[in-house]
Amino acid sequence: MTAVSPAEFVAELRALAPRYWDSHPFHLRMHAGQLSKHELQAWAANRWYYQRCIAQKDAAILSNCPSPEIRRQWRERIVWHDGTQPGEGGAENWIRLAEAVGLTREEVLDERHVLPGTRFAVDAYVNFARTKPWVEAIASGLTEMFSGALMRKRLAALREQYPWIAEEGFAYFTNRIQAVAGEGQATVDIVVAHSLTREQQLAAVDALSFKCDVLRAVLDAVDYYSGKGRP
Ligand SMILES: O=C(O)c1cc(C(=O)O)c2c(n1)C(=O)C(=O)c1cc(C(=O)O)[nH]c1-2
Repeated sequence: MTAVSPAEFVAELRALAPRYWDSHPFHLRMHAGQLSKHELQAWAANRWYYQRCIAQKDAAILSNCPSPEIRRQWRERIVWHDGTQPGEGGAENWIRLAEAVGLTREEVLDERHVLPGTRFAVDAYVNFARTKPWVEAIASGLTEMFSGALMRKRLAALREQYPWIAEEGFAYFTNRIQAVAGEGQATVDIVVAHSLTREQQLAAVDALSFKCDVLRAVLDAVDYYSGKGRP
C-alpha cells in the first residue's frame, strides 16, 4: 500500500470529527442549560480522573520516544498540567472548577465519585500510550484538533446557562483554549512527519478513533449516572 499525501492523510483524520464527544448527548444537554448541579458535579469529578491521568499519559509517550526534539516539545505538556510548583497548572485549575460547581477538594482528590466506566476508559488511554508506538500515542491526542471549538462553546454555555458558577472556576478553560490553539497544529505536524507508510497512517487514524471511544465512554458513564442525585 502506498501512503496517501499529507493533505489526504489529515483529511482522513479530520473525517473522524463526527465521532468526537462534542455531539455526545451529555454535552448537548450541558450546552442547552439542562444539567442539574448534581450532574455538573458528577461531570467535574469524573473529568478530574481524565485530567489527572493526562500527565502520566504524556510521560508514557516521553518514555517511549527516542527523539530529543519531540521530547523537548512534548514535555511542555506535563509542565502545563502539573505546573512548576504546588498550586499551579491545569490539574489545579480543574480542581478549582470542581469547587466552583460545589464539590470539595477532598472529594475530588479521593475520587469517590469516579465511575467504573470512567476509570476503565481513562486507564485504557494511559495503557495505550504505554504500550503502543509513540507516534500512535501522539496521534490519539489529535482530538485536540476538535477540542478548541468545543471548549469555546462550552465556556460560553457555562457562563450563560449556569450563572451561579463563579468566574474563578473557568481558569482551566480560558488557559486551555490558548494552549490548544498552538498544540493542535504542532501535534498534527508531528504525526504527519512520522507516519510515512500507509500502515503508519492507518494506525494513526485508528489511534484517533480509539481516543474518540475513550472520551465517549467517559460521558456515557456520566450520562448513565445522571438524574440519580448527588454523585
Ligand atoms: O474539554 C474538552 O473537551 C477537552 C478535550 C480534550 C480532548 O479532546 O482530548 C482534552 C481536553 N479537553 C483538555 O483539557 C486536555 O488537557 C487534553 C489533553 C488531551 C490529550 O489527549 O492529551 N486531550 C485533552
